[in-house]
Amino acid sequence: MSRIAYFGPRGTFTEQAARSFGDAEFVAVDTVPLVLAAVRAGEVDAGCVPVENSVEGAVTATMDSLAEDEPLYAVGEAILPVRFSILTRPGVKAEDVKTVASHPHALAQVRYWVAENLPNAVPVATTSTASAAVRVNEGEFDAAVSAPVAVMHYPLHELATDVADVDTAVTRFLLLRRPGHLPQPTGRDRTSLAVIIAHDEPGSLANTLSELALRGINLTRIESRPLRGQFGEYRFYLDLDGHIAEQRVGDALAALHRNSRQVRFLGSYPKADESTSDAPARATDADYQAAAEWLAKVREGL
Ligand SMILES: O=C(O)C(=O)Cc1ccccc1
Repeated sequence: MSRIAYFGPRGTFTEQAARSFGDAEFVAVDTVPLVLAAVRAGEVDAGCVPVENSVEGAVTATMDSLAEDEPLYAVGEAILPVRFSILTRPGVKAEDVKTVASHPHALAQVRYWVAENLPNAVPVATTSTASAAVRVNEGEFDAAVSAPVAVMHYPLHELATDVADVDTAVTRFLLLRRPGHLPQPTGRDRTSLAVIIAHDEPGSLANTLSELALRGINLTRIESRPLRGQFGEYRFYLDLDGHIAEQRVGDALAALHRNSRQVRFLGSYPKADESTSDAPARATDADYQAAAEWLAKVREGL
């Protein structure tokens, strides 16, 4: 049975996401970098980590490691709705809560609720939502902002459930493997890249995006992160519809490789939402094939 490491301990949102990929032996690991290190070291077959949240944005520990450390490729994604339970030791009332602990992304998603309902509480960052529950159970903090499943693992009381400042918040998770396991195209795929474009050249970002637009490729996400140590220089993370096995996507990536300082492929994998990644008219593999056949003939002087 395959072994999947997830950002734990038990009872995180990431555990739920990891379990959505099917049956496996699941191994809880305390931080995102340690999950990715376990995959790189071959201690597990795959690792599941959060990558972005619809309210708070990128999970930078994931993005930085995928772009900078030994390559790993995404082979799947999961998108989970995120609503929280507020857990305390039994008997603790809202007015007694002086510290409310959680992962920074979770604290950011209940800021207004906490201000209104736990007026005496100071927020404290922990490595994960479940580690906050562990530390509340140990008496270190008064309340944890946790995934609803956490109450099954720790003997805590639900002070409130279904808590979220934004009702529709979701988090996207990636399943990552060492290179060599490219999933087959499904027609509903996403490709992720990290690109360092030419620095200080007018239009270089526009040129990069044009390579995608010209081939009818739908960009679903673009984010920049600073290149550490080089102030004013950035790496762009791109998510686009389509699979690297498709002509238009392969062609676009080859063009980015020619025109950029660095392109790192981060994976082509099935999308978790219902949308398709169909090529638009005149950009299907059949269109590319027909054009290549025409060119070959012309070049032969026919
Ligand atoms: O700490 C967790 O439970 C995680 O899996 C990370 C996280 C934190 C907040 C919202 C979604 C995921």
